[in-house]
Amino acid sequence: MTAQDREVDDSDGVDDVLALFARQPTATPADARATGASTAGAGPATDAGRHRARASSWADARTVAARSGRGAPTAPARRVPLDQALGHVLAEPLAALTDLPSFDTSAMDGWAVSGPGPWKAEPEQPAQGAGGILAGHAPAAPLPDGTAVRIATGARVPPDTTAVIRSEHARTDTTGHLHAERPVVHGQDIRPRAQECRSGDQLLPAGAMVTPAVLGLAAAAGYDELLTARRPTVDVLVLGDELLVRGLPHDGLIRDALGPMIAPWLRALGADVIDTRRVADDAHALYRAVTESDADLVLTTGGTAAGPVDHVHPVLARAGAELLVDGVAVRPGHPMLLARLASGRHLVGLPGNPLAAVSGLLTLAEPLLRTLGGRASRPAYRAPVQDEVHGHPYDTRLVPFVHREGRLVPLRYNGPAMLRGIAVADGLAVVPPGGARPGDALDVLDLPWAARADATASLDDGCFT
Ligand SMILES: Nc1nc2c(c(=O)[nH]1)N[C@H]1C(S)=C(S)[C@@H](COP(=O)(O)OP(=O)(O)OC[C@H]3O[C@@H](n4cnc5c(N)ncnc54)[C@H](O)[C@@H]3O)O[C@H]1N2
Ligand code: MOO
Repeated sequence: MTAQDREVDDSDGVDDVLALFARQPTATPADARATGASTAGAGPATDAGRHRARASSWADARTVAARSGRGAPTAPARRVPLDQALGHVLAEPLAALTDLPSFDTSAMDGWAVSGPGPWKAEPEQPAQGAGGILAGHAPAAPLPDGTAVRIATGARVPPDTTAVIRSEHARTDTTGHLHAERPVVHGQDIRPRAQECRSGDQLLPAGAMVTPAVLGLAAAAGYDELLTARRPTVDVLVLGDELLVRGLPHDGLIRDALGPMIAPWLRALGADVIDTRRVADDAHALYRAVTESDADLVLTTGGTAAGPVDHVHPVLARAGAELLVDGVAVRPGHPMLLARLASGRHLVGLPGNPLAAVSGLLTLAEPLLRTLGGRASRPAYRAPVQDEVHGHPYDTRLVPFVHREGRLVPLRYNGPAMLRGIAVADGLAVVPPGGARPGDALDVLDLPWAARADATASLDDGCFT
């Protein structure tokens, strides 16, 4: 058993899905076609050749999608109370409204002392309460040299305090003097005013996403409300007469996997989903749904290819839409498209195959929504891949992976119609045409909810009290 096998045996459902490309049964030519993998001697067939002629490269498609959001009509930023700001994006930098801490603070329960010891332990003053100086109380009088007073964590240290001694490191004798049981360093266990920031310091740039930690930081820095960009709105239209919304597949009908998945995924990408609607395979119904929507983005699933009921292209033509991206050289998901509607709003057409739809979501919808919502891009990063990954001869591949010991481990079940890989993935690895060999560094698209396992941020300011 390899180290990798052991690691996944006790894991979270990833084990069956872990790549181990070497262990997969030899791909048949049909498998290779389905995954876009290279087959010996395969050249562009007529249809594929035509598609490729107008398809954008994967990188260009993302750039076009991000840029096309810039000129789009957007609602002005608005102030929202902290308790409603989670998941919104800052429309202005978060500048501290106060020093933090805003006064010299005791980091520990113990004694504030002034000068060298031993110290005369001050009797508790009525104004200080029974525990000495407590957090949240008014400023104490200066501490005379040679004296000590009880102090609580978070309390304001009196002027002229030179150190705080933790209760467990001090003892009082019968004469009422306090003795330190360890050497006392000047300033120890005092958090000086403005240690973390000064009033006016920029804590976060505009474009930062409001996370639970950002809410806490904003509150600590004095904010009651935040100026946030408006979240772009999306109408999701799920096409396909073969789709069931409950129960088991039967008689050629299958469950709609995209209806339940797309809206929450869009919310994680910073959008407000107005509605997810099923639309019959009927060009008129689709035309009405597209043209009557007043969402910033209409997102369709299915119907992007050239089948008899694939209505997206004809409907866009009839609606006078401009195709900004019409097919992308990426597997899965190559029939994805991006259009600007006559209203100036956008439409993203995701292919119906579920993993192809995820590919379209991250290739076109994510950069577009990022720009529409004023969200800063996350720094791109690359990581070495553990196993060999087959490449498509011409197209980029997006392959679900998990992070393991600093490497990207590609997952099985990465076919266009499969969600079993992506369901346990940390992200999608970007495999260039021609494929990747073990150790090659690949670009990574993280999933919004997956933590980056190999975070390299340094803890350089080391302040632990
Ligand atoms: N002649 C060609 N046919 C196809 C091509 C091509 O280049 N030439 N491309 C194939 C690829 S690749 C994809 S991807 C699909 C894209 O098809 P559409 O976007 O038109 O999607 P549909 O035909 O409606 O559906 C495809 C597939 O996905 C299933 N599906 C659709 N919606 C859902 C859903 N909500 N939940 C689960 N599964 C869904 C649908 O039943 C089909 O099996 O076109 C290929 N064909
Ligand atoms: O290969 Mo399609 O683009 O199934 O996704």
